[in-house]
Amino acid sequence: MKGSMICRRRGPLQGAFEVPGDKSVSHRALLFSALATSPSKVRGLLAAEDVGATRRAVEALGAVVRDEGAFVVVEPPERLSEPQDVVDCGNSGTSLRLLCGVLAAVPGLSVLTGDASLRRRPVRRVLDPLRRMGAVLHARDGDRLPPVVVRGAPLRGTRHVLEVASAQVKSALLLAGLFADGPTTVEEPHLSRDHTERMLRGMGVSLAVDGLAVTVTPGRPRGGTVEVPGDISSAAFLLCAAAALPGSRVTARNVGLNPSRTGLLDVLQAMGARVRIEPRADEGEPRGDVTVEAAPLSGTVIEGALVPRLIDELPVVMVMATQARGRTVIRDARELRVKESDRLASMGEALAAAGAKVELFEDGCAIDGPTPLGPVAVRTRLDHRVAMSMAVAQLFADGGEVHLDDVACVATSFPSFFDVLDRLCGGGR
Ligand SMILES: O=C(O)C1=C[C@@H](OP(=O)(O)O)[C@@H](O)[C@H](O)C1
Ligand SMILES: C=C(OP(=O)(O)O)C(=O)O
Repeated sequence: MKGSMICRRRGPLQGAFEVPGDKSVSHRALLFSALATSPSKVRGLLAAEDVGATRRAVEALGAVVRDEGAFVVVEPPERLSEPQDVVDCGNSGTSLRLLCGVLAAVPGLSVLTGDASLRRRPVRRVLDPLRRMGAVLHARDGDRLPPVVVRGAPLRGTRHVLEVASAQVKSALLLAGLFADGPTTVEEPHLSRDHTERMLRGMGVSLAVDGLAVTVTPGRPRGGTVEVPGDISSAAFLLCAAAALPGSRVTARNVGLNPSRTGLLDVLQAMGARVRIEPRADEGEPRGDVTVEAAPLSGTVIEGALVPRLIDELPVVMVMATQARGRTVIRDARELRVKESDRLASMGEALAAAGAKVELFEDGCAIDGPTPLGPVAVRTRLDHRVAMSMAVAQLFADGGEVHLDDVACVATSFPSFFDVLDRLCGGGR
């Protein structure tokens, strides 16, 4: 999957599908296993570029990672060691930020970098609180941007109050807390995804949750088996397409249903889509099957505590909103501006060029619909979610084509996306 693509599919979408493993859970499974006192087995690990970056990073720190049938086995080293070379996190913000927390405690010098997109994404949000724990880190452009240089140092247990709900920052600090001299607490303004808390606890770490505050006691996790559910953020493209394309009905099987990630299901219901959720027995993370059937949609308001629960789904929600009657308003989503691209700008520009009625705010947007979309040429800007969202937008272009200038980025999180979409569209392009 390289270079440009002309999309000319037709709906409706019909059928059942599985999506690859959850990206957030996959990163954590590799990284936490690398810190553990005994080997771990991971089933359902996402095979995509972002997780590949975390895999190479933990190998550079001394872990051995092997594919063994349906499992990926991680053998942790006695102690993590100074990487011999610069650690390239590619396009992955999660890899870079979580690694800052771990490397802060690894003796020696580490350098973290990434692709052109990642090198434009802010890191001060992890540097400043880690420094309060005694960590020694530096970054480019006045400590704002990667590459990041880290020199391992003794860390102090510290209480942090975050201004932004960010699971990456929370996780980086909790990981640093595992190596500190006393408990570390992280309090956030709204709950961000809590995979770190659940997995560390499952691996025997002493961790207490009190409302929006999480406290970790220093110590090493023990290895175990991690079951990775399908990624609801990947399923979102197909669920949103099905909700808005008349005659569609799709089922996403075995997707993660962690409540800190299911904001999209609330929004689909609020907009009028028919949604059926069938939970399966939990294996670490909650999971189940989700069926979405098209229905006339109406606009909704997305703000406050809901936003972190669907932050990565907002680009495709913007597409869906163009097909809903009335106004959809997204607020409190300034974070979209510092993802793989400025997603408010990328999506606002692409949808407006396709004929949508979009008004952008500093922290969100308003979209009035329904509007038929027209053909458009899209710059995907190294942003997988922009590429996949605009491939969905093409389904509403009434036979018109959407030109994506670069779809290689889809391999970041969902390499089989176009195959799954083709199949649900009846194989028709
Ligand atoms: O912790 C994680 O796995 C992630 C947290 C979110 O980022 P922030 O922590 O910056 O909100 C999300 O957008 C990203 O895709 C994955
Ligand atoms: C923001 C994302 O990931 P990351 O921050 O890990 O690059 C994403 O996958 O949408």
